[in-house]
Amino acid sequence: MFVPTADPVREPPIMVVNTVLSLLAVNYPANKLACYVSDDGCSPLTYFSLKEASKFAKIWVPFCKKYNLKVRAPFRYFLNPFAATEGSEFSRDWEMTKREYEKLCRKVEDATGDSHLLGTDNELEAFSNTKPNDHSTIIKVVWENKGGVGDEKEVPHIVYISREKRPNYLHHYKAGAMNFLARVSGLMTNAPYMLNVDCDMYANEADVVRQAMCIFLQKSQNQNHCAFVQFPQEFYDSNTIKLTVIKSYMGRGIAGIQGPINVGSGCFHSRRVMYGLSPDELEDNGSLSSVATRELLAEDSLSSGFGNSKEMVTSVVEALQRKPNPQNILTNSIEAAQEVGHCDYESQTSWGKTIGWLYDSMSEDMNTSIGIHSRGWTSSYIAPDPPAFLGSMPPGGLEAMIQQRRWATGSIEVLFNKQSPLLGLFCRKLRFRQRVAYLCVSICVRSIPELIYCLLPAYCLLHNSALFPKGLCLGITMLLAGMHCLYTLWEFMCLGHSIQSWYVSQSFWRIVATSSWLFSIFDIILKLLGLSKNVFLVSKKTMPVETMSGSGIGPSQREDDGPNSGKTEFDGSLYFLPGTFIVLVNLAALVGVFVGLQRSSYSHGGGGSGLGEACACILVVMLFFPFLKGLFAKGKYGIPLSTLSKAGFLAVSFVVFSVGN
Ligand SMILES: O=c1ccn([C@@H]2O[C@H](COP(=O)(O)OP(=O)(O)O[C@H]3O[C@H](CO)[C@@H](O)[C@H](O)[C@H]3O)[C@@H](O)[C@H]2O)c(=O)[nH]1
Ligand SMILES: [Mn+2]
Repeated sequence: MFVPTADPVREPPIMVVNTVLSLLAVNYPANKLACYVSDDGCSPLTYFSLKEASKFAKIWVPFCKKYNLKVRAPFRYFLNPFAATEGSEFSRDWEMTKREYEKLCRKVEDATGDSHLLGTDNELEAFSNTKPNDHSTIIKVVWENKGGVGDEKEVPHIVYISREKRPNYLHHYKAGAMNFLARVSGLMTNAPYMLNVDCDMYANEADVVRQAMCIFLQKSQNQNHCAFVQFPQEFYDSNTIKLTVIKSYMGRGIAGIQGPINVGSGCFHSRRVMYGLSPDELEDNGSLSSVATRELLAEDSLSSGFGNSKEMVTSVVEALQRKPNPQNILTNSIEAAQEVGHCDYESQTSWGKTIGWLYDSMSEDMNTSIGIHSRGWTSSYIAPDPPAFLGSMPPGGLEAMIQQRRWATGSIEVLFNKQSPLLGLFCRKLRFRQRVAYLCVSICVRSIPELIYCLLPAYCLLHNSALFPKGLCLGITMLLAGMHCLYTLWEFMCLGHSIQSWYVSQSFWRIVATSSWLFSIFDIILKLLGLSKNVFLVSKKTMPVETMSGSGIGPSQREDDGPNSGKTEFDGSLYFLPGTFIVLVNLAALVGVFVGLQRSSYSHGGGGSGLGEACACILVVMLFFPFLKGLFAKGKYGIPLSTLSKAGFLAVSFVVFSVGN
């Protein structure tokens, strides 16, 4: 079980340990599980929190199993009201566990404020004089399960790792961390399946591992080889209806072709597949074919593929041959694990190219997914109710824009890298419809036409030219546009969402398309010109405030939390420039009509603009309504003067250009 984290400020350690605790407590023999936490932030606080959590785990895990709890992330569990008779055994256990959890929270909180409280342990020595981007590899076995048998009270292994980082070295962000996790876990426990969750995505279903194993074991009986089992990403905070709807239709549809796309979290991978195996290298019973044995297990190809560590190569051979793992003593592997964490361990190897999580895109999840499907594997989708994993999502505003920009940059990179679904025309193993599905998902390049469509009505109105065709063509256009609107609305309503949430979602996608997605195109151009490198900025994650008296509902899924809630926060960042510009231009065009700046004939007969163009302008303004509100609001909800003046300058230029043309 892999949990990557990268920044103790944007990803609070108490959240990371909640995810870890939820994984440690799943219904599965503890001696068959291990939890590895990769810390790209190299933070002593994260390590300290994990160590404290490992102590609490010895109370938490037995408590969860004894009472067969449904929710096994403590923060979430204690949001629910206490429901038992006073004085019962359960109530005593509950009180004690809650007290211990509160103690854990307090310790982490205190240590956050005061680094002296982290302790003067020798153990923390490894963190002295380190910087997040400049330090050597740190490997700590936080807790080793020596029980041997799958006792209910046992806690699985917990290992903290932080790979070496040096300035001037490419670290490949999450994908690099995942590959290091794969190597260290290969050396220490070498389990045939690996679960990957983002550090905020706690397990919300205690049987999740069993569910995934069912699929793997069932699929290995037939030719329909399953490379990974993906659970949908669901969120406990903010308004994610717009994503849920896409997932419900597109996600499930794609799952029916060659299998769901890997979304980076909530995914169980087969280790052998991540080590580059293809289905045609297997016999019917799942063992390596004789050709594959000869080719894959040749010593030269192993060390050029997996790197120079002998221990690593041995563990890879064992994994590929599906040899059962003897129970190792974890601490014996620390030295070998340090070696595979060196900055240059991967150079001249196939890590990130054909092995492990692939590097040539910011969206390592989709990229890796295409690599796997292109080899002919299928994948499986399970969407249990309640969801198997729940995480945090930026609520909107700047954070959402940054995340969308990263996703868009990543998906454009996928379009143009060497295993692009565009080139996939020649790869028969990536099925045609699956390829189309990948193309649909990476459709962010449509930001340019979207921007043009947002400006065209204003241009036509100012220039006094007609936007819409006439006669039959107009009818057909209106019919198609109307059908599309009604269809998307119907999709929302079928899932029980309101018309308002449909409108909020339409507005969100227009805003994102004309800012984040647009900027991602610039990112790619700058990268191609060698002028800048893309950076993975970790999304800020929040945990709901604990209300012990809570109603049990927890954080609400309010529909008005989106960009149209009137709560959009603005700052001077460039992300808000395109939206402000679009609103100003459209307002200027509308005002122009009313004050008679141009000789609008209000008829299509004259070939000039008219009511249709004015309505289109109003529609655009409505879609960018948060910006309209921002023009008049004050404080953080108002658009700052710097953005306003830049947008104003652009808008005036646009008006002059349109009128004068
Ligand atoms: O240098 C890095 C950067 C990120 N992460 C981890 O990667 C995960 C995902 O990062 P997050 O900021 O939460 O990104 P999201 O946009 O929310 O994540 C989605 O999109 C990413 C690709 O853009 C995928 O990697 C994720 O799995 C997917 O959930 C987190 O656990 C981070 O700690 C690292 O370990 N190292
Ligand atoms: Mn996330």
